Amino acid sequence: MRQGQAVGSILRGKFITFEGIDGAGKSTHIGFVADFLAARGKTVVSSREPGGTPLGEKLRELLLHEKMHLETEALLMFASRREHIAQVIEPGLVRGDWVLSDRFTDASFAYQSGGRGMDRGKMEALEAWVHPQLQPDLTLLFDVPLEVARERLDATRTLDKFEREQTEFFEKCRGEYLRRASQYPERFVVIDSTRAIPAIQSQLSQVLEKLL
Ligand SMILES: Nc1ncnc2c1ncn2[C@@H]1O[C@H](COP(=O)(O)OP(=O)(O)O)[C@@H](O)[C@H]1O
Ligand SMILES: Cc1cn([C@H]2C[C@H](O)[C@@H](COP(=O)(O)OP(=O)(O)O)O2)c(=O)[nH]c1=O
Repeated sequence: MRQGQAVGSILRGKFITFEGIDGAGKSTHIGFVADFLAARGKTVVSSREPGGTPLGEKLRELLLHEKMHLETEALLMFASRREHIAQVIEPGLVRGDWVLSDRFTDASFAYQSGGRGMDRGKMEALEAWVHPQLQPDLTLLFDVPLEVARERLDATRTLDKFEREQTEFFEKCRGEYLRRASQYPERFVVIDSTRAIPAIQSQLSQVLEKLL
């Protein structure tokens, strides 16, 4: 698996993904990371999945609001991802930009395999097919107990299809995220997201300094 270079041409930038169950704090910290990197002279591209391209955003609408077969859901997540890699991630990395993505393939493992129970072998086959060499240089996993995430979500927004799932679903998502983190310790940093925002930002600064 690539970390750093390859994929046909030289990828000079860095790819950082933000993961965690809904309400864990990803969106809160993406802006901070983007500003931190921009202040150090990096060109930053911030994006998200599902979505990140015009086609991907249309798929996102369907994914967040329509009921569908589990494997259809997984395939559409990867269709959105394929387009995102082609249109945004690889061109950005080739230019030397730092590409930040609010979720990537670890979310499919967490939600479709962990949460919904799709066969992990099929998920691994999709990952190997859609991005055989590309992997994030850094994955920030914002980790919180379910109750904390739920409390934060309830306070702020109208819930989509995934966010309306029950506690047991999110327990399984969180478990699968933590399993992926122990499988790929070289790229994952698990952030204790129960702490106050300034404490988390201080840890993020230290982690990012090492990547510069
Ligand atoms: N460390 C934190 N302490 C307290 N509240 C937080 C913290 N991180 C995020 N929040 C709040 O929790 C809510 C959900 O955070 P958000 O970043 O949108 O989560 P996510 O993008 O992971 O779903 C927001 O209202 C945000 O302001
Ligand atoms: C990328 C991805 C997201 N998802 C889900 C997780 C989220 O509940 C939802 C949308 O993600 P997200 O952008 O984090 O939602 P929000 O903008 O409300 O914070 O899509 C999957 O189930 N599989 C995937 O592969």
